[in-house]
Amino acid sequence: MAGETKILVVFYSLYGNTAKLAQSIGTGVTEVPGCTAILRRVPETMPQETLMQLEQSAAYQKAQEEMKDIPIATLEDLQDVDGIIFGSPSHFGNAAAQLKQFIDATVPLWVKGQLVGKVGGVFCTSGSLHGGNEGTLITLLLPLLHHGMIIVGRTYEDYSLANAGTPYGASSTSGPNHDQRPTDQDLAIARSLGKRIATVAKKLKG
Ligand SMILES: Cc1cc2nc3c(=O)[nH]c(=O)nc-3n(C[C@H](O)[C@H](O)[C@H](O)COP(=O)(O)O)c2cc1C
Repeated sequence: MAGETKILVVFYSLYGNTAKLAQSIGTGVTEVPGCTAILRRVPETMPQETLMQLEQSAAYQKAQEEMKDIPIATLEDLQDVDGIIFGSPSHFGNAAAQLKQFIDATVPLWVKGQLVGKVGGVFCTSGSLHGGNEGTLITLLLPLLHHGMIIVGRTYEDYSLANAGTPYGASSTSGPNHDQRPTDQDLAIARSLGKRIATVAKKLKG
């Protein structure tokens, strides 16, 4: 892992909103000299029947088309980086099962302490403002602590969090039809979270 500082941004997204935050986080990472962002999606685990219904939705189809070039994450991806930022839509007030399943499959890494000391952060999108965004972010931080990761959130230094985002991680709300994309302010906070995590990871790497 000598040389460049690598930050993995790994997420699940059905309608593309979480993917938009992921991309801004990645941009923030690359703003730190010597830091590289690696974007990955977690595998889809939805039952075929549900997936077939979703595939009728134009919004779903469009989002999947936009994300098709982002590779699917593997456990090896997690090992080879200095920081990991996990993102998910809020599904019933919690992280999507697809991301949780990916995280639950990290037991072999946990047993060997392979994520200990890596810098970690989280991001989330929800349909409504009070629909579970913060709860999802905080819940998503817990497995990172179990892995011994060093958690980094977003600070209030310029008070931009008064209007968007959270101290726990980047966030946005997508509205009842999942089509209200993250605002410029949401994206700016996501970018600064990526930059902050990359800065800390680079310093720790020494
Ligand atoms: C199965 C499911 C459960 C959801 N549960 C919630 C919820 O509890 N609270 C909420 O505000 N939005 C909820 N939503 C809406 C999504 O969180 C929201 O549209 C999100 O921004 C979608 O992100 P994506 O575009 O990355 O898929 C749910 C959506 C789905 C499909």
